Amino acid sequence: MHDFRKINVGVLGATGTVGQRFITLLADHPFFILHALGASQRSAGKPYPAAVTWKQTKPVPAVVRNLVVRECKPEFFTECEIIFSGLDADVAGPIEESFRLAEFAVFSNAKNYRRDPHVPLIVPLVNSSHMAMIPQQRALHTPPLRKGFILTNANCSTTGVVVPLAALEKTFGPIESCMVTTMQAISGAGYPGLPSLDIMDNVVPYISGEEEKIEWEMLKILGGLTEGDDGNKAFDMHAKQPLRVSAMCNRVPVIEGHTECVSVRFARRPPPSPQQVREALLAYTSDAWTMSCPSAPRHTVFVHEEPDRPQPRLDRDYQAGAGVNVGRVRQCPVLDIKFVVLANNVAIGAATSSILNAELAVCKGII
Ligand SMILES: NC(=O)C1=CN([C@@H]2O[C@H](COP(=O)(O)OP(=O)(O)OC[C@H]3O[C@@H](n4cnc5c(N)ncnc54)[C@H](OP(=O)(O)O)[C@@H]3O)[C@@H](O)[C@H]2O)C=CC1
Ligand SMILES: N[C@@H](CC(=O)OP(=O)(O)O)C(=O)O
Repeated sequence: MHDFRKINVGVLGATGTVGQRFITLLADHPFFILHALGASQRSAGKPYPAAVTWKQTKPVPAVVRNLVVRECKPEFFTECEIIFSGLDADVAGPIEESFRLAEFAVFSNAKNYRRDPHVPLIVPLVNSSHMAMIPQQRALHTPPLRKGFILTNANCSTTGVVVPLAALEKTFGPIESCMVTTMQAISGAGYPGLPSLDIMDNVVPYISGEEEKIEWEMLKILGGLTEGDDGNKAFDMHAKQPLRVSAMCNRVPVIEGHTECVSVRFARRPPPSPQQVREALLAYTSDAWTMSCPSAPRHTVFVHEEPDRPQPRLDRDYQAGAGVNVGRVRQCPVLDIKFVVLANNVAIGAATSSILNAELAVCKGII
Protein backbone atom coordinates (compact mmCIF):
# COMPACT_ATOMS: atom_id res chain seq x y z
CA MET A 1 0.00 0.00 0.00
CA HIS A 2 1.46 3.37 -0.95
CA ASP A 3 2.13 5.97 1.70
CA PHE A 4 -0.01 8.89 0.51
CA ARG A 5 -1.07 12.09 2.20
CA LYS A 6 -4.85 11.90 2.61
CA ILE A 7 -6.76 13.95 0.04
CA ASN A 8 -9.92 16.00 0.69
CA VAL A 9 -12.72 14.94 -1.65
CA GLY A 10 -16.19 16.27 -2.46
CA VAL A 11 -19.25 14.33 -3.63
CA LEU A 12 -21.75 15.93 -6.01
CA GLY A 13 -25.18 14.31 -6.13
CA ALA A 14 -24.53 13.22 -2.53
CA THR A 15 -28.20 12.56 -1.77
CA GLY A 16 -28.76 10.18 -4.71
CA THR A 17 -28.48 6.43 -5.07
CA VAL A 18 -24.89 6.60 -6.30
CA GLY A 19 -24.04 9.51 -4.01
CA GLN A 20 -25.06 7.52 -0.95
CA ARG A 21 -22.86 4.63 -2.07
CA PHE A 22 -19.95 7.05 -2.58
CA ILE A 23 -20.41 8.23 1.02
CA THR A 24 -20.64 4.69 2.39
CA LEU A 25 -17.46 3.64 0.56
CA LEU A 26 -15.48 6.83 1.31
CA ALA A 27 -16.42 7.13 4.99
CA ASP A 28 -13.21 5.44 6.12
CA HIS A 29 -10.89 5.43 3.13
CA PRO A 30 -7.07 5.16 3.37
CA PHE A 31 -6.47 7.75 0.62
CA PHE A 32 -9.47 10.12 0.82
CA ILE A 33 -11.29 12.27 3.38
CA LEU A 34 -14.95 13.10 2.80
CA HIS A 35 -14.87 16.88 3.10
CA ALA A 36 -17.85 18.42 1.28
CA LEU A 37 -21.21 17.28 -0.12
CA GLY A 38 -23.21 18.83 -2.94
CA ALA A 39 -26.74 18.40 -4.27
CA SER A 40 -29.54 20.53 -5.71
CA GLN A 41 -30.90 23.78 -4.28
CA ARG A 42 -33.67 21.62 -2.79
CA SER A 43 -31.09 20.08 -0.47
CA ALA A 44 -28.49 22.86 -0.12
CA GLY A 45 -28.30 24.42 3.32
CA LYS A 46 -29.63 21.35 5.12
CA PRO A 47 -27.58 19.06 7.36
CA TYR A 48 -26.93 15.93 5.30
CA PRO A 49 -29.13 13.56 7.36
CA ALA A 50 -32.07 15.96 6.88
CA ALA A 51 -31.47 16.33 3.16
CA VAL A 52 -31.17 12.65 2.24
CA THR A 53 -33.63 9.77 2.09
CA TRP A 54 -30.97 7.36 3.32
CA LYS A 55 -31.31 3.90 1.75
CA GLN A 56 -28.00 2.19 2.53
CA THR A 57 -27.84 -0.89 4.76
CA LYS A 58 -25.32 0.85 7.02
CA PRO A 59 -26.27 3.99 9.03
CA VAL A 60 -25.29 7.47 7.82
CA PRO A 61 -21.54 7.58 8.56
CA ALA A 62 -20.46 9.86 11.44
CA VAL A 63 -18.07 11.74 9.15
CA VAL A 64 -20.99 13.29 7.21
CA ARG A 65 -23.61 13.63 9.94
CA ASN A 66 -22.62 17.24 10.64
CA LEU A 67 -21.90 18.27 7.07
CA VAL A 68 -24.26 20.81 5.53
CA VAL A 69 -25.17 20.13 1.89
CA ARG A 70 -23.85 22.76 -0.49
CA GLU A 71 -24.83 23.89 -3.95
CA CYS A 72 -22.64 22.26 -6.62
CA LYS A 73 -20.39 25.27 -7.24
CA PRO A 74 -16.57 25.15 -7.19
CA GLU A 75 -16.33 28.02 -4.70
CA PHE A 76 -18.01 25.85 -2.07
CA PHE A 77 -15.45 23.04 -2.50
CA THR A 78 -12.15 24.94 -2.40
CA GLU A 79 -10.55 22.70 0.24
CA CYS A 80 -11.08 19.63 -1.97
CA GLU A 81 -8.78 18.30 -4.73
CA ILE A 82 -10.97 15.49 -6.05
CA ILE A 83 -14.65 15.65 -6.97
CA PHE A 84 -16.79 12.53 -7.34
CA SER A 85 -19.89 13.21 -9.38
CA GLY A 86 -23.08 11.21 -9.01
CA LEU A 87 -25.12 13.97 -10.59
CA ASP A 88 -28.24 13.49 -12.63
CA ALA A 89 -27.23 13.53 -16.31
CA ASP A 90 -29.68 16.41 -16.92
CA VAL A 91 -27.43 18.74 -14.93
CA ALA A 92 -24.02 17.04 -14.86
CA GLY A 93 -22.58 18.62 -18.03
CA PRO A 94 -22.11 22.30 -17.09
CA ILE A 95 -21.54 21.58 -13.40
CA GLU A 96 -18.71 19.10 -14.06
CA GLU A 97 -17.15 21.49 -16.59
CA SER A 98 -17.18 24.31 -14.01
CA PHE A 99 -15.23 22.11 -11.61
CA ARG A 100 -12.74 21.06 -14.30
CA LEU A 101 -12.09 24.70 -15.21
CA ALA A 102 -11.60 25.44 -11.50
CA GLU A 103 -8.75 22.87 -11.54
CA PHE A 104 -10.52 20.00 -9.79
CA ALA A 105 -9.98 16.34 -10.75
CA VAL A 106 -13.52 15.23 -11.61
CA PHE A 107 -14.38 11.51 -11.53
CA SER A 108 -17.84 11.30 -13.02
CA ASN A 109 -20.53 8.65 -13.03
CA ALA A 110 -22.67 10.60 -15.50
CA LYS A 111 -22.84 9.86 -19.23
CA ASN A 112 -22.32 13.46 -20.37
CA TYR A 113 -18.59 13.35 -21.26
CA ARG A 114 -18.15 9.67 -22.08
CA ARG A 115 -18.13 10.23 -25.85
CA ASP A 116 -15.80 13.23 -25.69
CA PRO A 117 -12.68 12.16 -27.65
CA HIS A 118 -10.44 13.84 -25.07
CA VAL A 119 -12.10 12.39 -21.97
CA PRO A 120 -10.96 8.94 -20.80
CA LEU A 121 -13.93 6.54 -20.38
CA ILE A 122 -12.44 4.09 -17.89
CA VAL A 123 -13.52 0.81 -16.34
CA PRO A 124 -10.79 0.53 -13.68
CA LEU A 125 -10.60 -3.27 -14.02
CA VAL A 126 -9.99 -2.96 -17.78
CA ASN A 127 -8.43 0.16 -19.35
CA SER A 128 -6.66 2.36 -16.81
CA SER A 129 -4.01 2.94 -19.51
CA HIS A 130 -6.45 5.40 -21.10
CA MET A 131 -5.53 7.86 -18.32
CA ALA A 132 -2.66 8.75 -20.67
CA MET A 133 -5.23 11.02 -22.37
CA ILE A 134 -5.33 13.44 -19.44
CA PRO A 135 -2.33 15.70 -20.31
CA GLN A 136 -3.77 16.22 -23.78
CA GLN A 137 -7.18 17.10 -22.32
CA ARG A 138 -5.55 19.70 -20.09
CA ALA A 139 -3.57 21.16 -23.01
CA LEU A 140 -6.77 21.89 -24.93
CA HIS A 141 -7.56 24.75 -22.54
CA THR A 142 -6.10 28.26 -22.69
CA PRO A 143 -4.15 28.48 -20.53
CA PRO A 144 -3.63 24.73 -20.18
CA LEU A 145 -5.12 23.28 -17.03
CA ARG A 146 -2.56 22.44 -14.37
CA LYS A 147 -4.55 19.95 -12.29
CA GLY A 148 -8.10 19.88 -13.63
CA PHE A 149 -9.61 17.14 -15.79
CA ILE A 150 -12.76 15.07 -16.24
CA LEU A 151 -12.60 11.27 -16.28
CA THR A 152 -15.75 9.18 -16.57
CA ASN A 153 -16.68 5.65 -15.64
CA ALA A 154 -18.95 3.59 -17.90
CA ASN A 155 -22.63 2.76 -17.95
CA CYS A 156 -23.21 0.06 -15.34
CA SER A 157 -24.26 -2.59 -17.89
CA THR A 158 -21.29 -1.76 -20.14
CA THR A 159 -19.04 -2.32 -17.12
CA GLY A 160 -20.44 -5.80 -16.49
CA VAL A 161 -19.72 -6.93 -20.06
CA VAL A 162 -16.33 -5.34 -20.82
CA VAL A 163 -14.59 -6.88 -17.79
CA PRO A 164 -14.97 -10.54 -18.93
CA LEU A 165 -14.46 -9.51 -22.57
CA ALA A 166 -11.17 -7.80 -21.71
CA ALA A 167 -10.05 -10.93 -19.87
CA LEU A 168 -10.90 -13.08 -22.91
CA GLU A 169 -9.27 -10.73 -25.44
CA LYS A 170 -6.09 -10.68 -23.35
CA THR A 171 -5.79 -14.47 -23.67
CA PHE A 172 -7.45 -15.33 -26.97
CA GLY A 173 -7.15 -12.15 -29.06
CA PRO A 174 -9.91 -10.00 -30.57
CA ILE A 175 -13.60 -10.74 -30.16
CA GLU A 176 -15.50 -10.12 -33.40
CA SER A 177 -19.12 -10.19 -32.24
CA CYS A 178 -20.93 -9.77 -28.95
CA MET A 179 -24.65 -10.16 -28.25
CA VAL A 180 -25.82 -9.03 -24.78
CA THR A 181 -29.26 -9.16 -23.17
CA THR A 182 -29.55 -7.32 -19.86
CA MET A 183 -31.88 -7.73 -16.88
CA GLN A 184 -31.28 -4.48 -15.01
CA ALA A 185 -32.11 -3.69 -11.40
CA ILE A 186 -34.53 -0.92 -10.43
CA SER A 187 -31.81 1.03 -8.57
CA GLY A 188 -30.19 1.69 -11.95
CA ALA A 189 -32.97 4.20 -12.56
CA GLY A 190 -31.97 6.21 -9.50
CA TYR A 191 -34.13 6.88 -6.45
CA PRO A 192 -37.13 6.32 -6.26
CA GLY A 193 -36.79 4.00 -9.28
CA LEU A 194 -39.91 2.90 -11.19
CA PRO A 195 -43.47 3.06 -9.83
CA SER A 196 -44.31 -0.25 -8.14
CA LEU A 197 -47.32 -0.82 -10.44
CA ASP A 198 -44.92 -0.57 -13.39
CA ILE A 199 -42.29 -3.01 -12.20
CA MET A 200 -43.86 -5.47 -9.74
CA ASP A 201 -44.79 -8.75 -11.49
CA ASN A 202 -43.45 -7.23 -14.70
CA VAL A 203 -40.49 -6.78 -17.10
CA VAL A 204 -40.05 -3.48 -18.99
CA PRO A 205 -38.20 -4.16 -22.28
CA TYR A 206 -36.96 -0.58 -22.64
CA ILE A 207 -34.41 1.65 -20.89
CA SER A 208 -33.98 4.95 -22.66
CA GLY A 209 -30.59 5.29 -24.38
CA GLU A 210 -29.18 2.18 -22.73
CA GLU A 211 -28.60 -0.06 -25.75
CA GLU A 212 -26.88 2.69 -27.72
CA LYS A 213 -24.61 3.44 -24.75
CA ILE A 214 -23.51 -0.17 -24.37
CA GLU A 215 -22.96 -0.65 -28.12
CA TRP A 216 -20.79 2.45 -28.34
CA GLU A 217 -18.99 2.58 -24.99
CA MET A 218 -17.65 -0.98 -25.36
CA LEU A 219 -15.73 0.05 -28.50
CA LYS A 220 -14.06 3.01 -26.78
CA ILE A 221 -13.12 1.00 -23.70
CA LEU A 222 -11.78 -2.06 -25.54
CA GLY A 223 -10.22 0.04 -28.28
CA GLY A 224 -6.58 1.00 -28.12
CA LEU A 225 -4.77 4.31 -27.78
CA THR A 226 -2.79 5.39 -30.83
CA GLU A 227 -0.14 8.09 -30.82
CA GLY A 228 -1.00 10.72 -33.48
CA ASP A 229 1.85 12.27 -35.51
CA ASP A 230 1.41 15.41 -33.39
CA GLY A 231 2.03 13.35 -30.26
CA ASN A 232 -1.63 13.35 -29.36
CA LYS A 233 -3.12 10.06 -28.27
CA ALA A 234 -6.48 9.27 -29.81
CA PHE A 235 -8.86 6.35 -29.32
CA ASP A 236 -8.54 3.61 -31.92
CA MET A 237 -11.99 2.13 -31.54
CA HIS A 238 -11.26 -1.31 -32.88
CA ALA A 239 -10.32 0.28 -36.23
CA LYS A 240 -8.21 -2.76 -37.04
CA GLN A 241 -10.49 -5.45 -35.72
CA PRO A 242 -14.07 -4.11 -35.69
CA LEU A 243 -15.96 -5.46 -32.70
CA ARG A 244 -19.70 -5.56 -33.44
CA VAL A 245 -22.02 -5.33 -30.44
CA SER A 246 -25.79 -5.79 -30.16
CA ALA A 247 -27.50 -5.00 -26.84
CA MET A 248 -31.06 -5.68 -25.68
CA CYS A 249 -31.90 -4.04 -22.34
CA ASN A 250 -34.71 -4.87 -19.90
CA ARG A 251 -35.72 -3.56 -16.47
CA VAL A 252 -36.62 -6.33 -14.02
CA PRO A 253 -38.00 -6.38 -10.43
CA VAL A 254 -34.61 -6.71 -8.71
CA ILE A 255 -33.43 -4.02 -6.30
CA GLU A 256 -29.68 -4.10 -7.01
CA GLY A 257 -27.46 -6.05 -9.39
CA HIS A 258 -27.56 -6.19 -13.19
CA THR A 259 -27.65 -9.65 -14.79
CA GLU A 260 -26.49 -9.93 -18.40
CA CYS A 261 -26.59 -12.88 -20.83
CA VAL A 262 -23.63 -12.63 -23.19
CA SER A 263 -22.62 -14.51 -26.37
CA VAL A 264 -19.32 -13.90 -28.16
CA ARG A 265 -17.50 -14.95 -31.35
CA PHE A 266 -13.71 -14.84 -31.48
CA ALA A 267 -11.69 -13.78 -34.50
CA ARG A 268 -9.30 -16.71 -34.00
CA ARG A 269 -10.31 -20.09 -35.34
CA PRO A 270 -10.78 -22.58 -33.83
CA PRO A 271 -12.20 -20.63 -30.86
CA PRO A 272 -11.29 -21.52 -27.26
CA SER A 273 -13.26 -24.17 -25.39
CA PRO A 274 -15.55 -23.34 -22.43
CA GLN A 275 -12.91 -24.72 -20.04
CA GLN A 276 -10.19 -22.55 -21.60
CA VAL A 277 -12.53 -19.56 -21.24
CA ARG A 278 -13.17 -20.33 -17.56
CA GLU A 279 -9.43 -20.58 -16.90
CA ALA A 280 -8.73 -17.27 -18.68
CA LEU A 281 -11.46 -15.50 -16.67
CA LEU A 282 -10.10 -16.87 -13.40
CA ALA A 283 -6.50 -15.94 -14.30
CA TYR A 284 -7.30 -12.32 -15.21
CA THR A 285 -5.99 -9.73 -12.74
CA SER A 286 -6.55 -5.99 -13.02
CA ASP A 287 -3.96 -3.21 -12.82
CA ALA A 288 -5.91 -1.90 -9.84
CA TRP A 289 -5.12 -5.08 -7.91
CA THR A 290 -1.46 -5.23 -8.98
CA MET A 291 -1.04 -1.55 -8.00
CA SER A 292 -2.52 -2.29 -4.55
CA CYS A 293 -5.53 0.01 -4.94
CA PRO A 294 -7.48 -0.32 -1.66
CA SER A 295 -10.86 -0.90 -3.38
CA ALA A 296 -9.60 -3.44 -5.93
CA PRO A 297 -11.20 -6.91 -5.82
CA ARG A 298 -8.90 -9.94 -5.41
CA HIS A 299 -10.96 -11.82 -8.00
CA THR A 300 -11.58 -9.42 -10.88
CA VAL A 301 -13.87 -12.06 -12.37
CA PHE A 302 -15.32 -14.66 -9.98
CA VAL A 303 -16.35 -17.74 -11.96
CA HIS A 304 -19.22 -19.76 -10.50
CA GLU A 305 -19.30 -23.50 -11.11
CA GLU A 306 -22.90 -24.10 -9.92
CA PRO A 307 -25.33 -24.37 -12.87
CA ASP A 308 -27.76 -21.76 -11.44
CA ARG A 309 -25.36 -18.97 -10.48
CA PRO A 310 -24.73 -16.03 -10.36
CA GLN A 311 -27.95 -14.65 -8.90
CA PRO A 312 -28.38 -10.96 -7.88
CA ARG A 313 -29.66 -11.52 -4.33
CA LEU A 314 -26.93 -14.06 -3.55
CA ASP A 315 -23.91 -12.74 -5.43
CA ARG A 316 -24.14 -8.93 -5.89
CA ASP A 317 -22.24 -8.09 -2.68
CA TYR A 318 -19.38 -10.57 -3.07
CA GLN A 319 -16.09 -8.63 -2.70
CA ALA A 320 -18.24 -5.60 -1.69
CA GLY A 321 -19.65 -5.56 -5.21
CA ALA A 322 -16.24 -4.58 -6.62
CA GLY A 323 -15.71 -7.62 -8.84
CA VAL A 324 -17.78 -9.16 -11.61
CA ASN A 325 -19.48 -12.57 -11.30
CA VAL A 326 -19.61 -14.96 -14.26
CA GLY A 327 -21.36 -18.31 -14.53
CA ARG A 328 -22.80 -20.82 -17.01
CA VAL A 329 -19.80 -20.63 -19.37
CA ARG A 330 -20.74 -22.92 -22.23
CA GLN A 331 -20.65 -23.50 -25.99
CA CYS A 332 -22.86 -21.23 -28.07
CA PRO A 333 -24.29 -23.00 -31.18
CA VAL A 334 -24.67 -19.67 -33.04
CA LEU A 335 -21.52 -17.74 -31.98
CA ASP A 336 -18.73 -19.47 -29.99
CA ILE A 337 -19.20 -19.09 -26.21
CA LYS A 338 -22.04 -17.82 -24.00
CA PHE A 339 -22.17 -17.01 -20.29
CA VAL A 340 -24.03 -15.05 -17.62
CA VAL A 341 -22.59 -11.94 -15.93
CA LEU A 342 -23.69 -10.27 -12.70
CA ALA A 343 -22.36 -6.81 -11.83
CA ASN A 344 -23.45 -4.69 -8.89
CA ASN A 345 -24.74 -1.62 -10.74
CA VAL A 346 -24.27 0.77 -7.79
CA ALA A 347 -20.85 -0.62 -6.76
CA ILE A 348 -18.54 -1.64 -9.63
CA GLY A 349 -21.19 -0.25 -12.01
CA ALA A 350 -20.92 3.17 -10.41
CA ALA A 351 -19.37 4.45 -7.17
CA THR A 352 -16.70 1.76 -6.71
CA SER A 353 -15.49 2.27 -10.28
CA SER A 354 -15.12 6.02 -9.80
CA ILE A 355 -13.30 5.54 -6.49
CA LEU A 356 -11.02 2.91 -8.07
CA ASN A 357 -10.33 5.32 -10.95
CA ALA A 358 -9.28 7.96 -8.42
CA GLU A 359 -7.13 5.44 -6.52
CA LEU A 360 -5.43 4.49 -9.79
CA ALA A 361 -4.84 8.18 -10.61
CA VAL A 362 -3.16 8.60 -7.21
CA CYS A 363 -1.09 5.41 -7.60
CA LYS A 364 -0.01 6.51 -11.11
CA GLY A 365 1.06 9.94 -9.81
CA ILE A 366 -1.56 11.81 -11.85
CA ILE A 367 -2.90 13.35 -8.63
N1 LIG B 1 -28.03 4.13 -10.23
C1 LIG B 1 -27.13 3.43 -10.90
O1 LIG B 1 -27.05 2.20 -10.83
C2 LIG B 1 -26.17 4.16 -11.77
C3 LIG B 1 -26.30 5.53 -12.05
N2 LIG B 1 -25.36 6.13 -12.85
C4 LIG B 1 -25.42 7.56 -13.14
O2 LIG B 1 -25.04 8.26 -11.94
C5 LIG B 1 -25.74 9.48 -11.81
C6 LIG B 1 -26.54 9.48 -10.52
O3 LIG B 1 -27.47 8.44 -10.62
P1 LIG B 1 -28.42 8.12 -9.37
O4 LIG B 1 -27.69 8.25 -8.09
O5 LIG B 1 -29.03 6.80 -9.69
O6 LIG B 1 -29.48 9.32 -9.48
P2 LIG B 1 -30.45 9.89 -8.35
O7 LIG B 1 -31.61 10.46 -9.06
O8 LIG B 1 -30.67 8.87 -7.28
O9 LIG B 1 -29.59 11.14 -7.69
C7 LIG B 1 -29.39 12.30 -8.46
C8 LIG B 1 -28.54 13.28 -7.66
O10 LIG B 1 -28.38 14.46 -8.45
C9 LIG B 1 -28.74 15.59 -7.65
N3 LIG B 1 -29.27 16.67 -8.48
C10 LIG B 1 -30.40 16.67 -9.22
N4 LIG B 1 -30.56 17.89 -9.82
C11 LIG B 1 -29.52 18.67 -9.41
C12 LIG B 1 -29.12 20.02 -9.65
N5 LIG B 1 -29.85 20.81 -10.44
N6 LIG B 1 -27.99 20.49 -9.07
C13 LIG B 1 -27.24 19.68 -8.26
N7 LIG B 1 -27.57 18.39 -7.99
C14 LIG B 1 -28.69 17.89 -8.56
C15 LIG B 1 -29.81 15.10 -6.70
O11 LIG B 1 -29.87 16.01 -5.60
P3 LIG B 1 -31.28 16.24 -4.81
O12 LIG B 1 -31.47 15.06 -3.92
O13 LIG B 1 -31.05 17.53 -4.04
O14 LIG B 1 -32.34 16.37 -5.85
C16 LIG B 1 -29.22 13.73 -6.33
O15 LIG B 1 -28.24 13.87 -5.33
C17 LIG B 1 -26.63 9.57 -13.06
O16 LIG B 1 -25.98 10.31 -14.06
C18 LIG B 1 -26.80 8.11 -13.48
O17 LIG B 1 -27.12 8.00 -14.82
C19 LIG B 1 -24.27 5.44 -13.33
C20 LIG B 1 -24.12 4.11 -13.07
C21 LIG B 1 -25.07 3.37 -12.31
N1 LIG C 1 -28.82 3.60 -17.08
C1 LIG C 1 -28.45 2.58 -16.10
C2 LIG C 1 -27.71 3.26 -14.98
C3 LIG C 1 -26.50 3.91 -15.57
O1 LIG C 1 -25.48 3.34 -15.71
O2 LIG C 1 -26.73 5.14 -16.09
P1 LIG C 1 -25.68 6.00 -16.99
O3 LIG C 1 -25.31 5.19 -18.18
O4 LIG C 1 -26.44 7.23 -17.35
O5 LIG C 1 -24.49 6.26 -16.11
C4 LIG C 1 -29.71 1.88 -15.56
O6 LIG C 1 -30.77 2.48 -15.70
O7 LIG C 1 -29.57 0.78 -14.98
